[in-house]
Amino acid sequence: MSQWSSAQDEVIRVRNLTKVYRNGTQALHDIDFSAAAGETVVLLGANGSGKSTLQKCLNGLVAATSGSVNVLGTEVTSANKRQLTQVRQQVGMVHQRIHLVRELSVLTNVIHGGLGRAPSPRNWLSATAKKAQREEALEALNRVGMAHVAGKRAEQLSGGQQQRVAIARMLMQRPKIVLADEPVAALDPRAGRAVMDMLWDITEEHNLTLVCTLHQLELARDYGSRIVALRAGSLDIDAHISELADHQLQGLYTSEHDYDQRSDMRGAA
Ligand SMILES: Nc1ncnc2c1ncn2[C@@H]1O[C@H](COP(=O)(O)OP(=O)(O)OP(=O)(O)O)[C@@H](O)[C@H]1O
Repeated sequence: MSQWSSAQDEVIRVRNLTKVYRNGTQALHDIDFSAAAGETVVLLGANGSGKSTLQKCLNGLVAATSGSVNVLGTEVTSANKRQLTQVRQQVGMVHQRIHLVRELSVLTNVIHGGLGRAPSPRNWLSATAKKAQREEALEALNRVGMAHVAGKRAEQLSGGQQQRVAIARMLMQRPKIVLADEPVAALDPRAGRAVMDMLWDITEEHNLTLVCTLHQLELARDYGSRIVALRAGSLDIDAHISELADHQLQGLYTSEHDYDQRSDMRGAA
């Protein structure tokens, strides 16, 4: 069990997770990791250390090679299609590359965020059924300070504005867990901080579990309480930020080269 959570309140529980891609790349090796409801975890590690693979294993976008991945009480590694859909409905995602439908309005993009929980997606999008969804979407846009651009086409917004809209769309999903993969990597420092502030506040307000990959150590220091770091596919650090010296964090990026290590691991697999 993790030092961070009791078994009762864990919403993510990963045990002995290993992922070897078909081409032989060992992306994850024997990872143990848990997170509790409402907890914020910053995921660090050099390029190729396995952060995205770990996030994708959590919602079954990538199938584990071995080990156990339990999310919100469902064993993702053995889940059937229906169970997997249910898990994915409760796991919101925020990406570095913002996937809004460029030619649709901001409001419609946000309404689409709720499709996963609609009993009938067609009704969800029909003109008559839209009032409640419109109101909820406007509320979500209001929360991220973007209600004033609801009628604009998504492609007319700046990157920072688009990321806020993507967060509103994710809110529309009413998730319990948020996986954010370098959510501010494409934004300038000021816009990046504004988005981070928003993401942090929103996950706290809704008691969401946030697993957020970052590459900027200063952001990790400012926003992360718990740091989980991967090195060449293995868990290297799981500690409170206050317990970590700068050189430990910098060492994640400056010591041995990840890819070299992975070649060694591949040879041993
Ligand atoms: N679909 C795939 N097929 C084969 N290898 C893959 C695949 N996806 C990722 N990898 C490899 O798995 C390893 C881990 O990749 P992953 O994207 O999880 O790392 P990361 O820490 O998220 O990297 P980055 O910081 O660059 O996003 C890398 O060596 C990568 O090349």
